[in-house]
Amino acid sequence: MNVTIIGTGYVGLVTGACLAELGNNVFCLDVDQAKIHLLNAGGMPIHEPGLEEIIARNVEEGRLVFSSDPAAATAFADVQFIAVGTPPDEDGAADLQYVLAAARSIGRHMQGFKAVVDKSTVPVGTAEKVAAAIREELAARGADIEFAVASNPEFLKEGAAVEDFMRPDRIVLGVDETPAGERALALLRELYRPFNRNHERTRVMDVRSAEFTKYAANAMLATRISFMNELANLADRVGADIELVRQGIGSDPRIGYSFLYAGTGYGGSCFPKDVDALCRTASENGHGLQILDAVQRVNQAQKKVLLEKVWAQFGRRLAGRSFAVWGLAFKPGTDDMREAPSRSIIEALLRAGATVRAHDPVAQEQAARALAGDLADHPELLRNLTFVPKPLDAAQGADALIVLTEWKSYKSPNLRALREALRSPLVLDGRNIYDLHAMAAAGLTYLGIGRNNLALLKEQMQVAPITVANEVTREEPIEVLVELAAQAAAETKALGEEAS
Ligand SMILES: NC(=O)c1ccc[n+]([C@@H]2O[C@H](COP(=O)([O-])OP(=O)(O)OC[C@H]3O[C@@H](n4cnc5c(N)ncnc54)[C@H](O)[C@@H]3O)[C@@H](O)[C@H]2O)c1
Ligand SMILES: O=c1ccn([C@@H]2O[C@H](COP(=O)(O)OP(=O)(O)O[C@H]3O[C@H](CO)[C@@H](O)[C@H](O)[C@H]3O)[C@@H](O)[C@H]2O)c(=O)[nH]1
Repeated sequence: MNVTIIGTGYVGLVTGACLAELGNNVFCLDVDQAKIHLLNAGGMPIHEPGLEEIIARNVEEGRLVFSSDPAAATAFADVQFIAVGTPPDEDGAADLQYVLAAARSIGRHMQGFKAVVDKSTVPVGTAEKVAAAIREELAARGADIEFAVASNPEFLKEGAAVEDFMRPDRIVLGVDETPAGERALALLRELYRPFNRNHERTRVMDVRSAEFTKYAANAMLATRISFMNELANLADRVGADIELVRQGIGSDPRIGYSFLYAGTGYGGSCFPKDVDALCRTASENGHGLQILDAVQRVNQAQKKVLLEKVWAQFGRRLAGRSFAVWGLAFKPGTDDMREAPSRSIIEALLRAGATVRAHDPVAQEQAARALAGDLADHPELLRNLTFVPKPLDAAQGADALIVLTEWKSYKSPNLRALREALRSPLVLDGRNIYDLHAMAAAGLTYLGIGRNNLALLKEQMQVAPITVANEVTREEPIEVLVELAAQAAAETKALGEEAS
């Protein structure tokens, strides 16, 4: 089957590559010509395990093409997926400008029937706006061509995107009960047939319910995380370990183990914006969602919990202090820095006068760019930020190690070497990946999130006095920082670090 994907980002590229892998001919369109050139030159715009191989194979076999020609994209297939971004606008609602631009482009170029499929995460009622935009374009050129707008929200997780796409729990299809809707449904059923061989995974429903389902799923998962984060903060105060509590409740099949990890708050390109957008839809409809308002407030506050632990040890003025950061991406398996907790934490440390040495197996270059943007008002602070090729390099002489992404390669460090590298034996773990006893045995003071740390916080931790003036490491402009981050990332890759 021929398929067009409009938007070749995290979702569009994975969708296109995986549909090609299943034997379809796929045309991936993007307005970002640099991205299209990179893909056509065999490069990868994102880090996603397994994706590069699938793309290379399917490009080689002629089933997958990348282009920025909208007319060719429209002509290529009856099924047109829209997978462009829906970032938050100024007041938190989903910004539909890219979705509607894609719709207009289809309307301008279509010559025959099209099944237009919204894969982007869009608020309830968007399919009607997409249809109106297409109708307007058709009317402008006096054309009367049949089309349907369907909803097929995507549930993949970054870092596991290929696996999630290839082995979905469910495929939600929202279609109208009209002849055009039925025609679109038949095409989508055909396209997704390979996923239903073992059992039927498709859930067919009306368009509005399908659009709503996507937000409901993300809101439920975000709620579990905020719930656990709030309990973790209480656990810190009452002397319980949230990790044991998580296991204790997760074993109840009605609760389950997934998405119960306390941490530095949920980040990434989806949960923060989607929960916000759903709250916005709710208030626009006069039905504010009290639970989700609280979920958002808890998440905002959670971003500060690790910093509060830093302040408890060192005070708020951090000039002369140096911190090691392990993990920059918002989660393992990706180089995505959108809403990554590392950004606000590193920014706060730098603004307080500290020096930061950071490591990430894949996201250093993206982190350098993101932080350069976050600190655009004080670019001189970036001189106190360095990226290093090995995790232990970051810890050398640091007052504390702060762990922000649970990459596998951080899970079993040489604790003796870590203890020797650090100036003060303090590990602040925003991901709760270490064993309390092993850390204590190694002589490390270990503060996690909700890990029975009250006693430790009360104990007088031996923080080394400030002996050196704050070291300004470089004078170079931002481009050089990004370049240095890229070099460090290349060295990291050359070291063969596990990046999944
Ligand atoms: N990232 C995820 O894990 C994920 C998972 C499920 C759903 N979603 C949803 O999928 C959508 C896309 O997310 P993403 O993370 O892939 O975004 P992204 O920013 O990575 O990619 C979007 C791409 O669309 C391109 N684009 C914008 N306007 C265009 C146009 N008119 N024509 C062609 N291309 C255009 C951009 O240049 C960009 O390459 C969003 O609605 C998001 O909420 C994302
Ligand atoms: O127990 C947990 C699980 C996750 N997180 C955090 O939650 C955020 C999101 O993580 P995850 O859901 O794994 O990654 P995403 O790639 O953002 O995927 C979510 O958002 C996508 C976009 O809508 C959906 O398609 C996916 O189903 C949904 O899981 C990250 O900051 C995680 O660190 C926690 O703090 N605790």
